[in-house]
Amino acid sequence: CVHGATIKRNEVTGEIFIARVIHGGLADRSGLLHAGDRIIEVNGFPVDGMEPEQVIQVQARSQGTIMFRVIPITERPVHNQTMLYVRAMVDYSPQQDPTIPCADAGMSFRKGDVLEIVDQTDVLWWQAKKLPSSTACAGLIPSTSLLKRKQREFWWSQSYQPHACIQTCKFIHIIMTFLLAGITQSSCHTRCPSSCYSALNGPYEEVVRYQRHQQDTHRLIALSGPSGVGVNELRRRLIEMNPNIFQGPVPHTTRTPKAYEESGREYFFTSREIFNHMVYNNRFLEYGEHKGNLYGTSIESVNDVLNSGKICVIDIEPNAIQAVRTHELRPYIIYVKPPPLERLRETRQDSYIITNYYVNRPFKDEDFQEMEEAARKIESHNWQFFDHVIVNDELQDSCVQLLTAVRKAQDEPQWVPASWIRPTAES
Ligand SMILES: Nc1ncnc2c1ncn2[C@@H]1O[C@H](COP(=O)(O)OP(=O)(O)OP(=O)(O)O)[C@@H](O)[C@H]1O
Repeated sequence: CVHGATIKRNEVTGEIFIARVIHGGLADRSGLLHAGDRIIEVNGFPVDGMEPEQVIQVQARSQGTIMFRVIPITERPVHNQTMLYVRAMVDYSPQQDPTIPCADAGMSFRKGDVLEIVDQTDVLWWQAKKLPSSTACAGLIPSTSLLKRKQREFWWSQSYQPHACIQTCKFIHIIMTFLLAGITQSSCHTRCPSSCYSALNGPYEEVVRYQRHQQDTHRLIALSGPSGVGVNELRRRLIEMNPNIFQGPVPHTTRTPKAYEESGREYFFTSREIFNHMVYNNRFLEYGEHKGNLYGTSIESVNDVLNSGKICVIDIEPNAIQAVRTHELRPYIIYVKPPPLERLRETRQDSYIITNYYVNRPFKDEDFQEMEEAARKIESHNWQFFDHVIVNDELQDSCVQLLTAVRKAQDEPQWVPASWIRPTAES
């Protein structure tokens, strides 16, 4: 890297060229160096035949002004780049990438970061800025095709079988909790092995800034988190705070109604046949079986709430997050994260865990440890899909944070997948 540019040597002729000029760097701001320019001399030293490292040493030794003698490239590439924003679906560290042309010019990012791609001229190495960006200077990141190649190499070096994984993902069974009716689910999750989706999807997801218009339906609010963290408690409190604004969708069930129950109020009571037909047609966000009866939340019941002008609030199993992130639903996903162990112990002293066996009992230390472990797994698979994170420490604080986040989701611009706004053939 030479003052905001990288150089390369033509192995046949030994000539030294500018490989790329880093956006916003010194070379770029000078406007004098361009990718493809041939460097003849640095501060009077002829550089032909030198290794790029030697050229760097020459310029590093010089103090004050650095003089480059160059032969400019005759045909400068035309920059007709359109703005491109992406959300990183993977982590990347240039320091751990031996293939990067210049680690110092590289930019690290974490899954979920929004990146502005400022240069895609090179097929392998793009230039990008992390948003919100404070520096004028861009950094090198691997292009989609390069990162996909790296992912594939990593994928094949793993011990598990990718084909088995893909199969599992297709037939994922998604279950919801039915706390509305005081029922907890029987467990029949088919879990997706680690990194399953990240290898199937691209490493970058194109995003655009989206602002809901006043007359549009509200954005669906989806809460997710490890079991027992307080997803239902928060959802219930939010709805309770203002039932004229917030509402949960009415679930479907195949069980027989109780005397006081009315179809369309507590549940939509349906036959197994209809229920299965809806499953077959992908009309459920989540469904599952409990004590021989089927329960599910339909996309229609979510739309019913949204079309009535209210804000629909659902809770979803972490496994269902990908299934819910569609152009049709456009959810704003809030992750409810457990606080550190000692805070869990303190805040949950008087709380009861709702178990699968109808017995509500005080939390034990194992429950907290399980919760933390589950949170780690959820975060490693889904962090990139979360629009907002609430650490559920003090319940009252969390409720206020939730209310603020929900307002922001409705009234302020957010980054959303570009495919939600201009649908493509696949979405
Ligand atoms: N911040 C908090 N402080 C103290 N207790 C809490 C807090 N948040 C939730 N709880 C309590 O923890 C218990 C579990 O919460 P909740 O039922 O909402 O969990 P959940 O995340 O929906 O889990 P599951 O998906 O297993 O039902 C409840 O008794 C709830 O009142």
